[in-house]
Amino acid sequence: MQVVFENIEQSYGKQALFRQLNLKIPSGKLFTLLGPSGCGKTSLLRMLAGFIRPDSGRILFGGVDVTGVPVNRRDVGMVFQDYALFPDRSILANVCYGLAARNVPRDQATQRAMAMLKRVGLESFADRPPSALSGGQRQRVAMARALVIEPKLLLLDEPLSALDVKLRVELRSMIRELQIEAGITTVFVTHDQEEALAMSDQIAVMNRGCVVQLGTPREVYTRPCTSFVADFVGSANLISINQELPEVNGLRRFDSSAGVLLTNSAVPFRAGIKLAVRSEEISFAEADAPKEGQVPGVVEHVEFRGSLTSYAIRTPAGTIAVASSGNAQQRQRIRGENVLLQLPFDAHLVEAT
Ligand SMILES: Nc1ncnc2c1ncn2[C@@H]1O[C@H](COP(=O)(O)OP(=O)(O)OP(=O)(O)O)[C@@H](O)[C@H]1O
Repeated sequence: MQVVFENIEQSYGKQALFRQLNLKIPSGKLFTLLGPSGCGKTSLLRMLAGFIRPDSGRILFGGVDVTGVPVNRRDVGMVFQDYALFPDRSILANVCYGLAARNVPRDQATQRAMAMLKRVGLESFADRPPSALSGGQRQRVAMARALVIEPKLLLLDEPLSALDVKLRVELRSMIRELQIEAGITTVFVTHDQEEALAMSDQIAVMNRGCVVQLGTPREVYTRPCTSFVADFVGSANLISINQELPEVNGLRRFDSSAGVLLTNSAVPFRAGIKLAVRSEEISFAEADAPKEGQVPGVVEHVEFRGSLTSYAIRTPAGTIAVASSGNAQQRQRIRGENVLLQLPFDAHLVEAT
């Protein structure tokens, strides 16, 4: 079922949050609203659930206007950060709850709930109260409870935020598998870019009530349209550019405080534009003097992180982060060492925001 936000306007007091917001969420996909705290992602999710009615505009589910339809008649499954399970009911009763509310006969409800608990690996926990389960297990129950009613739309509000890193990675793949199996249109809210990249079919990157970029995880990561997106999704290095210089050998050349930078990006030059360079795309060059496209610097900080080593390099263009793979050929640089950074030729030019 396709979901549409049409000309949404919403203010809190005198503060306008959404102005003419339009957004289409494709049927059967996992669609992520990604952005910093306060950008409006939870407000959009709550509008889909029916907890908030926009000041104006419409919300369409499969072409049908549901703007005025109350929560309990929207056919939406929800999973929250804090699990929101009934503490005084068993796991089975928690999962059966939505089915009972829809007047599904008790036997059938129990059967469906048990099948769902089995799917999330918790059938042997059916009689326990939520307090006897770990955080990760409770969130599995919350997923089972949301999906058992076979909703038309699944809403996930930062469902992994309360869990530790290892569990988050485990649960996010389970959530994604369940979503694909059910083929259910899903809207996922997160401020965690890694989670968004790992799980989504499409990402809407939001800032201050606006969708600033819409695309697949790969598009948003490799072709960010603004410096905000480049920095928020994957924290790119943003290097200021002074002016464009004549092209050489098909590569565009730009003057910067770190010397001449090269790129094949097609984005037109404008005042304030920046070169967005991912830390993992920068390598160390072995040369005495910088050539065009290389930036000299001094190693300020080194962190060994197992699969990669991350460096902070002080350069005339500010501090540049470099992530070097743990590959044995790569010599580890040391604090205080003079280095030469080789920037990639396909670094992207982004609008300043
Ligand atoms: N009921 C409310 N009354 C007044 N202001 C509100 C209300 N709900 C949200 N806001 C404001 O609207 C803005 C967007 O809030 P929202 O919760 O949608 O953002 P968010 O991106 O989900 O942030 P977070 O991740 O912190 O929840 C914030 O500035 C918030 O303070």
